[in-house]
Amino acid sequence: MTGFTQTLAAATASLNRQIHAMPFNRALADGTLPEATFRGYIVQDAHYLEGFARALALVAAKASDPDAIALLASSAAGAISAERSLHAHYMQLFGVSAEQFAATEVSAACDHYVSYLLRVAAIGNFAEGVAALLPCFWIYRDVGRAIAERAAPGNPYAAWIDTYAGEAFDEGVTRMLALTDRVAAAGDAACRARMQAAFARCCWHEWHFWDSAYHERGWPAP
Ligand SMILES: Cc1ncc(C[n+]2csc(CCO)c2C)c(N)n1
Repeated sequence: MTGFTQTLAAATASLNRQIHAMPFNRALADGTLPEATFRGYIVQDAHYLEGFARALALVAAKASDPDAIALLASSAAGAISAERSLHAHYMQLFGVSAEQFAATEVSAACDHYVSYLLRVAAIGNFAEGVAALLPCFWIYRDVGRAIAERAAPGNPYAAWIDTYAGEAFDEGVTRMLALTDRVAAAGDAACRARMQAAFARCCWHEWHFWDSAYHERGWPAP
């Protein structure tokens, strides 16, 4: 079997193209994304990271081999440490205090994504959990790289771009792709179908998260 991740990529190619063309990502690349929009995104992303790290830890606990446990659990620690420093950088730059952060309600899009991840991680099987976690890694690397190619020097979002286009990040993504292929090859067709559905759902959540941030949607009230 050719790598299952190729099948996943083919099945989500159209959504992926749309993600790359999103106004949020275009404006991030040319540095014109309004500061307030990026600030709102970063605050939501800090909420997201916490949930994502919990989902990684839950899926890690279900892994049957020590390599997978180590990869997922170390990514949970990495999600908190590496990205927290990125958030701290921007929150300081934009003057968001810890109190303001704590007082900002999670957006509907963020809550929806995190809730889905935690649901799959808690009650799905290990393979499905791995597939649900993958878009977060994979899409950010590819979007980060594409933006890095277009971004001009002095882009205010350079720290964000450099994080995701960088080599350290790429290593983690490559390991997640290999784990997904390994798990898919060990499963049956029904297992792969569940993996594909969870993967596609989380690709949609990545799109939705950016769409919500671009339109500065929080928690809609009647
Ligand atoms: C909505 C959203 N999706 C993906 C990422 C990227 N990301 C967050 S945690 C993690 C795992 C290892 O650090 C990765 C790749 C993000 N920041 N925000």
